[in-house]
Amino acid sequence: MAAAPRDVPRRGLFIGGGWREPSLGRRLPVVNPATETTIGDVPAATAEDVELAVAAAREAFRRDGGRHWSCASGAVRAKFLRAIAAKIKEKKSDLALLETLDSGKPLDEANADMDDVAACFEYYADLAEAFDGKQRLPISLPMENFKSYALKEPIGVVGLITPWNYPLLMATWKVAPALAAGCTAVLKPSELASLTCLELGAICIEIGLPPGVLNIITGLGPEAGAPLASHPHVDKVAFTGSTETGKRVMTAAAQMVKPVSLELGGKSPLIVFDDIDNIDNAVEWAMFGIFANGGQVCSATSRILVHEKIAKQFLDRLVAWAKHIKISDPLEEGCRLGSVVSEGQYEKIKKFISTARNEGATILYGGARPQHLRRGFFIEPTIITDVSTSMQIWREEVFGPVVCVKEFSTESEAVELANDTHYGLAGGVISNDPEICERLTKAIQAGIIWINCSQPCFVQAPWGGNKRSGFGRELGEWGLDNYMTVKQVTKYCSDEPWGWYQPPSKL
Ligand SMILES: NC(=O)c1ccc[n+]([C@@H]2O[C@H](COP(=O)([O-])OP(=O)(O)OC[C@H]3O[C@@H](n4cnc5c(N)ncnc54)[C@H](O)[C@@H]3O)[C@@H](O)[C@H]2O)c1
Ligand SMILES: C[N+](C)(C)CCCC=O
Repeated sequence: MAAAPRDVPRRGLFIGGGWREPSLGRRLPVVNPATETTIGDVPAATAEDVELAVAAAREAFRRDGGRHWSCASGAVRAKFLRAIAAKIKEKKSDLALLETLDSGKPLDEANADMDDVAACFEYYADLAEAFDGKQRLPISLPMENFKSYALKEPIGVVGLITPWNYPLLMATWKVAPALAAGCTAVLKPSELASLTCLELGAICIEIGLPPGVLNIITGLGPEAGAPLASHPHVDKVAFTGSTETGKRVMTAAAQMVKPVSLELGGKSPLIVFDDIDNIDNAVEWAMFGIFANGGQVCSATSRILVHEKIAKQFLDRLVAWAKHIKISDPLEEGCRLGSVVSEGQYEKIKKFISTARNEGATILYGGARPQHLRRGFFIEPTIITDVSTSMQIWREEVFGPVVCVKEFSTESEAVELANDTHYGLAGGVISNDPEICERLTKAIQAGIIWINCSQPCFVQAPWGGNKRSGFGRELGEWGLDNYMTVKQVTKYCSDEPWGWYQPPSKL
């Protein structure tokens, strides 16, 4: 049974531990993409609000000399992170429902996202605690009259700018490590899906997070994101989104030599070899790699390369499985493909499909609105063949349930095709031969390699890309380092004079 939609809470901007109306009083409508109805609105922050949010974060960073947050022990911060995780678990079904209403993703996926959100806060609570014991580790030096150690310190006030595809999860991948590190933060979620991020503000109030430690400002990219990225009192910007916006963020930050980390787009390959025992297992991973979350996944394996010997069989099975996907209102039980996030995204995906057709590719399956769904931004799972490497569908990120499939005959051809992209986020290999898997793990130019699967993601393991997919790593211990700066501390431990200069005459 579908869950009954609830009222969408009306929230302000979350600044300094409380709600504030946006300075210009403007709000943005929230549209449920599965029904095309307006279900609420969110505040539209502008530069004036960014000013207030950054000031609140700065004040929280310095309050009482940092004793209560930035210089407090990791154990102190861990308590707050665990309290947030507990609240996420308690409110899981409400949050998942809001996420689905806001983004169109199947409710089962939104529920899994909330589990991941809670797990991420818990994981960084553990790291914050463990961190206390790892500080000031001595560095071995070649001179015994000096002692040295490295002190890791929070980088300061951080600006966190996030996308709409996993709204609360992508925010959490930044908020949890930033807070664990002792930073204070201003989060700017995507204007296309901000509801659950605002609910995180409500949770911060409930658990008594010190005011200003986390501030959440919703609004448009150029109006709220741009002033945050260029703000002189923001010490670092962590951005997830498109490569085009990533370039703008990096340009703005460069003016102040401000560090950035960028998690950007992808056009990841999945290479299927002919030595596999079970073609359906491969097909299911291929499906998960492109149709989960409606293909709106940065790491989606949107280019399948299949060995020519099994290509026909693989494609037949892929189409058969794709026909079986339940496409429905995302609140319906068993839904596996909901709507895409917005009308704009829907139109963009349809344009990609028509351009592929016009360029000579074959739409083997899908490519249109499902006939049984008259409203909502739904697109069938779409499989495209007869693709050449100059086509747009091969080169550009669609961010929808659209996969292109190409055959290869040799391993080296597969590697060349896999790397024939400006992106470098992820890649997958499906083969029974461990040596092939090992060789391709090294040969594929990407930050994440999946072997005999696609898309599994664990908070303990590093996440991020190369090439135009960005740089820096989230998750795991690498995620914490994103929000730390390293200070070298060196002490002279001898009573002897240094002896470089001659002392002045005592006469
Ligand atoms: N690598 C990853 O881990 C990862 C994860 C999720 C999504 N993504 C990528 O995100 C993209 C989809 O997300 P999107 O459409 O929300 O991306 P987007 O670039 O349009 O927006 C991302 C965020 O940037 C803000 N923004 C827009 N213009 C800005 C500006 N001038 N200055 C500062 N901020 C600005 C937006 O408001 C939003 O909050 C895809 O390309 C996808 O691959 C990457
Ligand atoms: C691994 N997940 C959960 C699919 C998240 C991917 C993040 C990028 O879109």
